[in-house]
Amino acid sequence: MNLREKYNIPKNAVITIAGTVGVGKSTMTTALAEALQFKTSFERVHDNPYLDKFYKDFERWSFHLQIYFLAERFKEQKRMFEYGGGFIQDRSIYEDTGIFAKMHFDKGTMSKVDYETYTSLFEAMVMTPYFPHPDLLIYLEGSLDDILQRIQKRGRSMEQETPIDYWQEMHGRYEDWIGHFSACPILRLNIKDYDLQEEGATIEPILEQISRILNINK
Ligand SMILES: Nc1ncnc2c1ncn2[C@@H]1O[C@H](COP(=O)(O)OP(=O)(O)O)[C@@H](O)[C@H]1O
Ligand SMILES: Nc1ncnc2c1ncn2[C@H]1C[C@H](O)[C@@H](COP(=O)(O)O)O1
Repeated sequence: MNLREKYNIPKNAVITIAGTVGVGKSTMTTALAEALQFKTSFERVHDNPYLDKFYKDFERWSFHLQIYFLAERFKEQKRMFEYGGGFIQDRSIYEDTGIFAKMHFDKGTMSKVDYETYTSLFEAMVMTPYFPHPDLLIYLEGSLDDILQRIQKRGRSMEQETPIDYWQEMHGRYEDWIGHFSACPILRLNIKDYDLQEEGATIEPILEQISRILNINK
């Protein structure tokens, strides 16, 4: 019996991983997909045509970048459901508007008209009865210090050159955002409570928690 069967996790489940930059979403995506023999849906960072420019000039590029992410994630959402599920997704579509676009609007690095255009498009595409929401959102959380260390360790220069205030603001906003999130069930995991990179680490306690939530919500 494989781990998916052992924990009675439906083979068509779609699980999305949320959390601030550097918290460990991609690492969790890879580990869960491997354990469950699921497919993955990763964010495109290296070939994103706006991301580098955005970090150099938020005001100039924030609208372009949000439209790009919305298009990419919407296509991914469609792909996952066309396949019939069985996916782990690295970052949810909900964070684009609830965290990033809102933060840039509030901070004055996205204009009101751009923000309104973006949110009306997002709502028309995503907040409709036709949009297939994931079965579970796993929310990864941790202390700002631990997350900053991980951003340093990963070493993307555009992120390292960004002032700490940016990460601090984002970190604070996530707590409020998850407190109001209701599009699908949530599993909260604190990075202090697991370590997927430790020698001999097991993901089974996490599978057990996923199973409990998915089977309650059947
Ligand atoms: N459990 C862990 N312990 C220590 N470092 C970790 C752990 N999980 C991830 N990391 C490291 O933290 C950095 C960011 O992880 P990543 O999965 O890329 O985050 P995200 O996708 O959320 O931005 C990477 O260098 C990764 O190797
Ligand atoms: N919607 C977004 N707006 C601005 N920046 C974003 C958005 N989504 C992702 N990003 C950035 C943040 C990171 O620099 C990279 C990848 O995110 P990660 O959390 O490391 O997977 O893209």
